[in-house]
Amino acid sequence: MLLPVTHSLCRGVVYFGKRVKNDCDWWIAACSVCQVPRLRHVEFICLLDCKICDVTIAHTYFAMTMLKRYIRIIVEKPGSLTEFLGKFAEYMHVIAGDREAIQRIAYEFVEDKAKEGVIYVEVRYSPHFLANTKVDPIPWNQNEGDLSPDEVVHLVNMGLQKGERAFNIKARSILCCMRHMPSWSMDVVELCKKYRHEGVVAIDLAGDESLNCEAYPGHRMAYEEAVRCGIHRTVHAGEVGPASVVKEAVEVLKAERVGHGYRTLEDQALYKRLLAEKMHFEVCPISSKLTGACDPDFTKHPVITFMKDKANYSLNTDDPLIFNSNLHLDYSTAHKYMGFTEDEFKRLNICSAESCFLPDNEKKELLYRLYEAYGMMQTTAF
Ligand SMILES: O=c1[nH]cnc2c1ncn2[C@@H]1O[C@H](CO)[C@@H](O)[C@H]1O
Repeated sequence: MLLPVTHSLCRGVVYFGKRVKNDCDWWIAACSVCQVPRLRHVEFICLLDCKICDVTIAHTYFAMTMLKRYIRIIVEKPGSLTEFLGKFAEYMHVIAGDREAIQRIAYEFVEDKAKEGVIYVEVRYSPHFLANTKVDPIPWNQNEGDLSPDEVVHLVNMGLQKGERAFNIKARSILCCMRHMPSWSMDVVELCKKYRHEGVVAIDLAGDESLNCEAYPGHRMAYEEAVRCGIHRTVHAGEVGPASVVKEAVEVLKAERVGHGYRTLEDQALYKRLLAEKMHFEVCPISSKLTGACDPDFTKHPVITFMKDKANYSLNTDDPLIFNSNLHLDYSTAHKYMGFTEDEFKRLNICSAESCFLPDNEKKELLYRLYEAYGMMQTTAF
């Protein structure tokens, strides 16, 4: 059977079950109900409904399996942050610039979180990395198109909102500046301002700390503007970079939360100060092993110190697609190798809710739901 493809990214045609043209990773899936083969770039297998029988033919997990088998983007052994970040180039070129894909991924993200039992989530991404116009340079070797970072944010917001309605959980987003692209940062903060009423709650600074750990003036100006406009702030710091990056994040960029933050422990004075200030650390156990940020022996993980010190931190997945992970894996790892108890899971979830970027009334409501679920209506003090 010959199925011609009209998608703009197509550089070939495919016979059933067989890749025929050079550098293009086309694959075929059949609708599980009507068995009609659907042809999509592998990353899109999860993205479309079967138009004939109106059934969603596949799901993110299926797409992940396909990706694992055919593209090998999954990181399975500890490597370096630089190596890990390189994996994005394997698939971002397919999603970037595609309106339908971007909105659908945001929607399915909410579905995945609901299935993991999450009731509130803040998801982060770089709008520039998904655009193909009004971004310099245009990422992932794309040709110029007509999707701007501004429209990307709107599309993600629409996908998240649709997901919230379908799966009855709350989803907000954080927009990332990239360490190596200070020229994008003012744009990012402007997008945070423009779309705060559509669910954007904060600004972040992500990227490779091992190559670029100084916050350039572009980042600093963006964070100053965020402070001025009441946009919440988090910064990836002390993941692989030294404690001084954490110090800069809180002192110069006025971060309210620290992404990862493991190496804060190397500066005990700073750590003690941040403990006293109840600074929130966004800890990602599986990620920290696979990016080489922490010792692969989980029994030596810095979050054990955070736990013992009753620090303010949360457990997060970071990049579940590339790590082939989910939140359950992070929690079960903490339980199995780090001595986490159910009480500690409750405590850290309450810390997460207290440090979330929702407005006060919504935060109170979220905390109330947790206290109720944990049977803690009387004893709310930690
Ligand atoms: O753990 C991390 N540390 C630093 N940068 C990261 C990490 N995970 C993802 N990104 C970077 O942030 C962008 C938006 O999510 C991703 O595209 C990736 O480049």
